[in-house]
Amino acid sequence: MPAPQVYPLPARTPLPCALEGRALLSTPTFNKGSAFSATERATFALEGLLPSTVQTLDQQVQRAHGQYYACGSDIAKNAFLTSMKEQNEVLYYALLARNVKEMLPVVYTPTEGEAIGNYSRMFRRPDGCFLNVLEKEKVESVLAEWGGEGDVDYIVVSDGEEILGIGDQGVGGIGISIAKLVLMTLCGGLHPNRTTPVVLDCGTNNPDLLNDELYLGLRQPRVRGKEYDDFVDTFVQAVRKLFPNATLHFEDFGLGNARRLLEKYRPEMTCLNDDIQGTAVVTMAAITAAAWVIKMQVSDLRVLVYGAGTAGTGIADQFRNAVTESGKPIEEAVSQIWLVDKQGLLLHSHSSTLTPAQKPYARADSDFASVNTKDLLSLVRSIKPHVLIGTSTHPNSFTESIVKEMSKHVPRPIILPLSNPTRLHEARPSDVLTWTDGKALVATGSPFPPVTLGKTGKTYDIAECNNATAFPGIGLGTVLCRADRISDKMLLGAIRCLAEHAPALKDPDAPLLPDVADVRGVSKDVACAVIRCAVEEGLARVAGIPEEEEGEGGLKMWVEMQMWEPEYRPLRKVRPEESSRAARGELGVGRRA
Ligand SMILES: NC(=O)c1ccc[n+]([C@@H]2O[C@H](COP(=O)([O-])OP(=O)(O)OC[C@H]3O[C@@H](n4cnc5c(N)ncnc54)[C@H](O)[C@@H]3O)[C@@H](O)[C@H]2O)c1
Ligand SMILES: O=C(O)C[C@H](O)C(=O)O
Ligand SMILES: [Mn+2]
Repeated sequence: MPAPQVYPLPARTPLPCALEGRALLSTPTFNKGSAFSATERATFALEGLLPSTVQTLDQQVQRAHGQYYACGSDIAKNAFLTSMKEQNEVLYYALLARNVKEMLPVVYTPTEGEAIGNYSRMFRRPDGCFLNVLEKEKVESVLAEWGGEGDVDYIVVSDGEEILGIGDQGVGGIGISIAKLVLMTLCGGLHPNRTTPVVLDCGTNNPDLLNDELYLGLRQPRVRGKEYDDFVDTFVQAVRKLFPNATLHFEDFGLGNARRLLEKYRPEMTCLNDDIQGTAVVTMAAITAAAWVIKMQVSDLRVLVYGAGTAGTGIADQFRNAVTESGKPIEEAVSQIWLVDKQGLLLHSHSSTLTPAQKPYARADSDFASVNTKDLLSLVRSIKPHVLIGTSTHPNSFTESIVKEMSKHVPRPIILPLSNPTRLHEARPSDVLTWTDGKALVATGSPFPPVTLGKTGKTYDIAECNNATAFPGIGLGTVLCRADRISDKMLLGAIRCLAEHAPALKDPDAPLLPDVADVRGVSKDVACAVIRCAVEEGLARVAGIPEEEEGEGGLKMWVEMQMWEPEYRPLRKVRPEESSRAARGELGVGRRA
């Protein structure tokens, strides 16, 4: 028997709708604006509320694109797109889908960082779910407003403490939850109304926000310790109770909480921390592709991670897992990884100040007695890494001398400055490529334009090494197979799949990762890889998942058929005998609609 589909109806079937008139025009899930047909205008009391011409979605996209261009700055474009999302969801996603490369940097990194920094100033209409640490008892009832069991597939939650590299943004953290979910729909094909963005407002330690009279969040220092843990646990348990099928995605939590929470909840539910695991998956895919280019085994590479926080230690762990998978013992895998943080190379003598995630990688002081372990250049000279990763938020720290030192020891240094937003990158790709005469294999956390080298005239496209390439596929896979949890094997499957999509496999000077414009297709394949692993490990709760990969009735088609597309569906008036619950079930949307 074929597997039941999580999204039971194909996208193009009529959409039941109980709204009419102006209420319908103000509901982004149903609103079609000038695209409402004559029949719909008559049926849904819209006559006289719209100009007479009925437009196509393409015409609307054309108009919206013109309005987008008229915005003077990226932040104005971001605000324009936010208001479009609040008006007409299909048009919003259709506009993005047709212009992914152009608009992703506006709705996501780096511009979304600026929008989050100005959240309380730019605020117009609330979007998302706001949970307040002082009102723990209301968590479940507030969340229940987002639907019943079966209505929510994916939740992104942030407590706003470490947004990108810009630190504590308090309640503005809702912006990163929303932005990640936009990608989940755009690239991962999840139904926008079956996702929920959440911010856990626990106060803020950002003095600018505390002193801003227009700040919209809780104006008090961050709640810590037991009270914080109880609040997070109340939220997580409410999610498990109300939405037992949902994948919970943690985003931009602070260094003291991110990994702790992941380790606490990972064994018992379907959750991931994107900064730890999403980042590690995409970075390992880039490293895997680079290893193919330089004709080395991943398991033989030496990796130096600069910035050993949430993302840096996540990458270190994933690299260690990849090396041990190849058969090497764990001690040997760990010995190929060097972590550097504010105090320099992490050493045994630092052990009282190291985080639990850093500790396993600390080095014997005696091995570095003759090296200035606080100086990255000296470390590169001594360690001779094949791979240099930046997750430090320390801009321009990969200097010309460091990069040139690295290329003395390895023919094609793999250099990954990943700190977002753009201004925090450890190096700019144009510099790295110039300093190495195009030899470096570079990928960056934020998008960069192609680089043409003056000497040779050769142009290099720059791979974007952002977890945006990883989490939509992982999320889609876990949602569709109703995975019990997210295992290491599933992450390794995602890495392999992503690496296989690297343009560098065909041309050694091409990017190490697929283009963001292709992420929707790539996410489908990543989802298939994740589902395969889940089935093998007995972690898929959906029975009868297709065994064949390709063709009619194959896994790829099963996944693709369930991916939401931004297309108008004809509206069908909800009949009085249909309960709103039944209508929602058929529609596959939460209570928000
Ligand atoms: N490209 C991606 O997909 C991606 C994913 C996650 C995080 N990031 C970026 O990585 C950066 C770090 O994020 P995080 O979540 O790990 O933050 P974090 O605060 O957990 O970690 C940052 C680490 O860098 C260290 N650090 C700060 N200044 C340093 C310096 N001068 N020298 C060495 N180490 C220094 C800090 O002590 C900390 O351990 C951010 O800019 C974030 O945007 C990128
Ligand atoms: O949000 C991003 O652009 C990637 C990553 O999650 C980050 O925190 O920088
Ligand atoms: Mn993040």
